[in-house]
Amino acid sequence: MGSTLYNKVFDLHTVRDYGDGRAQLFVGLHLVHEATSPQAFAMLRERGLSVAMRERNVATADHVIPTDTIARPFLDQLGEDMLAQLETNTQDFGLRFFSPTGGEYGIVHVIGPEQGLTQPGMTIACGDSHTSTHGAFGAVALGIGTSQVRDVLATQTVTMNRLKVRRIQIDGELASGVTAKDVILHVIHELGVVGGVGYAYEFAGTVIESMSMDERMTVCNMAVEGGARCGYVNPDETTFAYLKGRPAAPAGEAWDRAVAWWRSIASDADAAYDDVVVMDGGAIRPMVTWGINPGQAVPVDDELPDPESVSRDVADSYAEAYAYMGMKPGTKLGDYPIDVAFIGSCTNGRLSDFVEVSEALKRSGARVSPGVRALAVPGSNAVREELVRLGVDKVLEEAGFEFRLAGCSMCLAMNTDKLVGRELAASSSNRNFKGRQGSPTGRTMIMSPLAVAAAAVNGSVCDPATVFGPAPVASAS
Ligand SMILES: CC(C)[C@H](C(=O)O)[C@@H](O)C(=O)O
Ligand code: SF4
Repeated sequence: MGSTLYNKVFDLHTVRDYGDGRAQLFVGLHLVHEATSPQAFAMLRERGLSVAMRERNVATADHVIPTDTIARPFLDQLGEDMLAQLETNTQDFGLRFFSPTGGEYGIVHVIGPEQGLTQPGMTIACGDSHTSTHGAFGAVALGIGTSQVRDVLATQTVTMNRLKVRRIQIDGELASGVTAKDVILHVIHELGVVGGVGYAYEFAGTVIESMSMDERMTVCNMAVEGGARCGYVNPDETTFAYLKGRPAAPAGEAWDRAVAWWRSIASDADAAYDDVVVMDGGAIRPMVTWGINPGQAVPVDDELPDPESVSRDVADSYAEAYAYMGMKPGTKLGDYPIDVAFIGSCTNGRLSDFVEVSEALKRSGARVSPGVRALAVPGSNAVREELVRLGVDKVLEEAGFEFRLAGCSMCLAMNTDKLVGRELAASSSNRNFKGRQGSPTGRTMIMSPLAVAAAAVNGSVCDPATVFGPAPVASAS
């Protein structure tokens, strides 16, 4: 019986097996950001420790970066302090820092892949739950807490439980206009927000295999929203083509050796899984969340679910969600006008996300509805520069979007981009928790970037096809 990528990578990186399901794992790449690292560095200082393997640690600033100007000092004092600390810490401990002034900065889960730092077969850790994103390359990528950030800095290892592996096989072909975001919202809706607890999710099947790397990253990014600590896709030609020529990717003879090794760590055809779930990709429709966790989602034109039709526990969570969102069972999301449209985040702030939206806007000549504030926030400065080179910034601005500087922006609002009061947002991010976008009463609906753009134009949620027409065959996303 063969093995899975997860178990192969776990075994190959085990430095010590505690014999109780836990192992001390070598961490190939540690990504550091300003929000979860200050205390970890402070703990190193307290104990007089240095960073064990500096070259395997890379830092960036993303959560607190303003998206209107990065002139210092930032207006937001907390953000200014956090960035200043990261500057001092990376300098004192000798770590590479993709700084806002250096031009290579961006959301940690966007720049790792962009730089070619994220590679198949690696163990990757970061003090951030959406580290699962990097699994799109066939890495075992784990979100860790601040005390583990300290451990990795000091030892380049981290203690982890071995997870079970669930293969989520999505067969068939997506219908026109259905995106990677809809796929993962569908998976979470089907399996639940805690359904993946204790598991690594292996995403497979023809739908996943035919996705671009940007799309695979969208899927793996939200594995953690389904409860799985990590999600991954077995590396293939799409993975290799993406990595080739990236700054940190192997080159020359080392490239060929790397590709051979990357192929070898993919799950074997006869691998044993702890669980297998098969889904029909053709049945997936554009999905939008209506509630306060990412599993509370419906196909875009469906009526909101009836609490009477579900179990008592679920009905209670529905009641809480309906009260918070100010929505009613039996209505449709299109009945509720939106105030804000946000395209960005580590889920959907990549080049193809904005290109797809700009093509749809150009094709239709559609404009943002008056009264809707629409933000387009690239996931990294490199994405931003490429969008400017392609003229996408102009298309977005002419349609009524604010085209802003790179960062996490309104995904979590640890900066000046925030909802106000009870504003309702259509958002391409990954979390719709209460107060998530900066206002304690603000409301978030998660959807694909295309659906956000359609909602911005329409003034309320709708099937993107009604605004933009059917998606052209070549522009899959
Ligand atoms: C700030 C950080 C710890 C957090 C995370 O872990 O995901 C953030 O990125 C988020 O998206 O909520
Ligand atoms: S974009 Fe959002 S989800 Fe991603 S790291 Fe930033 S705050 Fe977290």
